[in-house]
Amino acid sequence: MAAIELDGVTKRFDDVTAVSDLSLTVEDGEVFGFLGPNGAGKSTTINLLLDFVRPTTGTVTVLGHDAREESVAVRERTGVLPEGFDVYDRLTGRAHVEFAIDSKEVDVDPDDVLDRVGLADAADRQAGGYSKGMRQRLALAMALVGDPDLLVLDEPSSGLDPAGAKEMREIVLEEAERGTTVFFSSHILEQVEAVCDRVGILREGELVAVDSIAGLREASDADATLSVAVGDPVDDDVLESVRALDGVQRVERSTEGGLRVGCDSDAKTRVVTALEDNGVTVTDFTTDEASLEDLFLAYTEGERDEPTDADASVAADDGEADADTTASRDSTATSDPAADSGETADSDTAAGAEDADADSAADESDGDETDAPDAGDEAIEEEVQR
Ligand SMILES: Nc1ncnc2c1ncn2[C@@H]1O[C@H](COP(=O)(O)OP(=O)(O)OP(=O)(O)O)[C@@H](O)[C@H]1O
Repeated sequence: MAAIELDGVTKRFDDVTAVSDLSLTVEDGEVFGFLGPNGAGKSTTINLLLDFVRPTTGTVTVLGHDAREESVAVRERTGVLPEGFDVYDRLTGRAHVEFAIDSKEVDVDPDDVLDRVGLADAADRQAGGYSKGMRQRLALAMALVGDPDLLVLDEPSSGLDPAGAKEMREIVLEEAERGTTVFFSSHILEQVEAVCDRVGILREGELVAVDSIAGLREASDADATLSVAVGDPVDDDVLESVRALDGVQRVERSTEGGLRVGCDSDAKTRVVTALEDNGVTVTDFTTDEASLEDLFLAYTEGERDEPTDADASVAADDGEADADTTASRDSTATSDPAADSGETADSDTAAGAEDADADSAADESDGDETDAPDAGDEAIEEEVQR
C-alpha cells in the first residue's frame, strides 16, 4: 500500500495556484524528499496531507485514508514537525512531550521519547533555554510520540548547524529503519540527498521531476566541466570549432594551456574527438560533475520549455525506490533558518497536528485552511496554567 497518494491535486488560493495537478505516490517505508525553491508549494502539499488545507480539485490519500474524510485517522498515525516550530519557553522538554502524549491519547513514557532524540538529560529544563538544535529535536520528539507510521517533516534541519543537522539526519534514518515512512521538505537538494530514497522537485506548484538523486543527476542536462590537457596550444579556429559543437555551452583556455569546456554530460566525447580530429594531442582529461546545487537549479530555474529526461511524466510512474540511492543514505541534511515560515503550518502545528479539531476541518467545505494550529495553542497554554 502506498503511504501517500496525491491524484491530480490542484490547490488555489484566490488567484494563486499553489499546487497544480500534482500526482505523486510515496511508497510505504520510503524516505521521500520534497524539494523546491521558496513558494514552490511544499508547505501547501504538506498541509493538504494533514487536511489543514483542502484541494481545489483532486484527491489526497494518506496511509490508506482519504485526507479530507478521514483526517482524524490520518493524524492519529502521523507525526508532524512543522516548519518554523518554536517551543513554549516556560515549559520543560518533558512537558512538551507530555502534551503530545495527551493529544494523541497514547500511553508512552515521555523520557523514552526524549531519550530517542538525545534530550533525556535536558528533560527537566525549560525549553526556552534550549539551543536551536535542541528545539528541533524536541519538535521531532513530539512528532515521534505514538510511533507514527508516517513522519512529515517540513524543513526539519531548519537553522541547524552541521552537527545538529547530522543528528537530525541520524534520527530520521533510525525512524526509517523502524519502517516509518518519512516525507520531508527542503529547498536545498544536498539536505535530502543522504537520507532520501527518492526526491520530488516542485517548481511553481508543478512536479518537474521524481527520481533518485542518482537518477536526477543522470537525466539532468546540468553542465559538467571538462578539463582537457593538451600537448600543444590550441589554435583559435580549433577552439571555435569546439565551441560550435552541440551541447557545448562555454570554452575557455585554462591557466595550464589546456581547455575548460562547460558542456552537457553526453557532449564530452564529442569535445575530445573534435580536438583530436583537429590535430590536437589530448594528454589528459577530467570531468567535474555538476554540483547538487547546479542540478537543483537545472530543474528549478531557466526556461520551462526545456524538460529534462527525468521530467515528472516519465518519473512519476516510477513508484519504486531506487536501490542506488537507498544505499547512499549517509550524508548531509542541513537547512536554513525558517525565516520564511508563517505561510502555513505555524509554530504550534506540531502540537496542533495531533490535536487539530477534526470537526472544524470537516465543517469546511470551501477548501480553505482549518485552524488546527490554534487548537493546539490553546491546549498547550492551558497546560502552562496548571
Ligand atoms: N494561505 C494562503 N493564502 C494565499 N496564498 C498562499 C497561502 N498559502 C500559500 N500560498 C501561496 O502558495 C504558494 C506556495 O506556497 P508554499 O508555502 O506552499 O510554498 P513552499 O514551497 O512551502 O515555500 P517555502 O519554502 O518558502 O516555505 C506561494 O505563492 C504562497 O504565497
